Amino acid sequence: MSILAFTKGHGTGNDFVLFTDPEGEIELTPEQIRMLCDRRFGVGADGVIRAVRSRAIPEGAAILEAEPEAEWFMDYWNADGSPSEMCGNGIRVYAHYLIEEGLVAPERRDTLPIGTRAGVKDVLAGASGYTVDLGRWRLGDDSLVSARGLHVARPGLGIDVGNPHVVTVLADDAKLDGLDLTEAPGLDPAPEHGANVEFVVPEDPLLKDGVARIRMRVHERGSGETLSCGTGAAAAALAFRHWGGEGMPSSWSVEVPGGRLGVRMFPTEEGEHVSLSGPAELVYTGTIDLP
Ligand SMILES: N[C@@H](CCC[C@H](N)C(=O)O)C(=O)O
Repeated sequence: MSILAFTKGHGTGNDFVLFTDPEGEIELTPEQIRMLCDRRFGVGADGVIRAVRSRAIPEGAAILEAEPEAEWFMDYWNADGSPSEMCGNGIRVYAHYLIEEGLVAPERRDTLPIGTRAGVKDVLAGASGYTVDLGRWRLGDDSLVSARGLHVARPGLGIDVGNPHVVTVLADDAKLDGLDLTEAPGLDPAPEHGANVEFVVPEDPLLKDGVARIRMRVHERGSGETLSCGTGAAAAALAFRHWGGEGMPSSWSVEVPGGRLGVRMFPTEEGEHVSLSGPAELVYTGTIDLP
């Protein structure tokens, strides 16, 4: 048995167990991650985030060559013990954690570069939360999506924002609320590395004050249905804009069961980027015996 000191945090109800391991000495096993995330036998969370210095692990050291300022790496694990490339809610909570724990120099606190398996992401602290530049996005592989509560399989658009998503649009709120996501949606063909699956409907009216508004539910790869998924919200807004074509705005507001997230698309020299804004909360600290 060893004792792990942790902090519990969340972003719009997408919750995480965070712990600090600056020199990369604590390698949790998938069983230990599953136990930590278990809502009955452990702490309970959608994922685990290890705060580790980039130089202390090979995946982090590799990104330092190009981006030496990314001192900290977000080592993200889903509740089932599988790693993920990125987590949009998690990275805001992680930035907040690094700042609150005094792990970043004051001059870095406004724009904090964080290493992830999907590259370095800049997180900006704001008055009402954090904004992360998710970087470039791309269309991924499409699949037919089936789920309990859907009578026929629906076309899903593949979107990659560092991690893989398949987004499908439903007719109305009743269809969205009627879904049973306790079982993973079916994807045909199944993406090689799996995917997070988002179901979206437009709000009425779609456009308000120049912002397009949609509602979303998500089944996350490796975690099941969650109250929110940040990268999923970005993928959902990108998919809706793709379907809407000309005239769609670049500012989006995505309502998820755990709250509301902002998404913005903006041009850069290397191509279009997408950013995600929302709250980050640290709820409590504790210790737990790890088997
Ligand atoms: N909840 C996250 C995404 C977490 C990773 C995802 N389950 C995956 O496997 O890609 C978010 O807020 O983006």
